Amino acid sequence: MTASSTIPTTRAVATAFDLTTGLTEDRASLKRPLSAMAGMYSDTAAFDAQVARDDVLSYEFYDFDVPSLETEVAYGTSITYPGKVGDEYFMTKGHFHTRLESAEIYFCLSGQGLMLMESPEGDVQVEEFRPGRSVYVPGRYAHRSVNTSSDEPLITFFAFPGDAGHDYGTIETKGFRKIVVERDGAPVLLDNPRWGN
Ligand SMILES: O=P(O)(O)OC[C@H]1O[C@H](O)[C@H](O)[C@@H](O)[C@@H]1O
Ligand SMILES: [Fe+2]
Repeated sequence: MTASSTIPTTRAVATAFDLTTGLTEDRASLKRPLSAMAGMYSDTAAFDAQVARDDVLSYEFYDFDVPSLETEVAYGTSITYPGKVGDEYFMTKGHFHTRLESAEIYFCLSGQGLMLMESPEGDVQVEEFRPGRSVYVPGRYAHRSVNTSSDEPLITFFAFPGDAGHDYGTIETKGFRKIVVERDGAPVLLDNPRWGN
């Protein structure tokens, strides 16, 4: 996703975005329909049925400038829509950074949800997203945003080192160790029954 270049960005960049929706008309977003999440949700039958019925937009995000040098800062907004596959809330794919040690900062603009994080050694950390709350994702932790609201999109602003890169491979093959599902109207964290498979 990040364009690689050895030429630093030398011009100032400004992007106006809506503080509630995270949307901007200045750029095009990258869109992830539910079908782009094949293999990510634990209830595969519910996933297949839902994609066949209506392949809704599950999340989208903007990279406001895509710098790619270690001295630069990549940033943008991310919009995860409300919804569930079976009992499991809509979420982003999630990734490690290619340069594993790279950290990332998120700031929740609206909605509610969780940031699910795990290290390669299996340490799991979870932080709550609510408006006005920032979440620091430490280096070495894979991270996934989960929208736990029944009706509101989860909107975050994020920033990370320009050369961090996105490594999806591990998550695509093994998944996260935990899943976030609804039980009696509230989110709970469960062991992912399909982890590692
Ligand atoms: O890359 P995904 O796991 O699909 O998540 C989508 C996007 O979400 C976040 O906002 C990150 O900061 C972006 O770098 C990321 O690409
Ligand atoms: Fe990231």
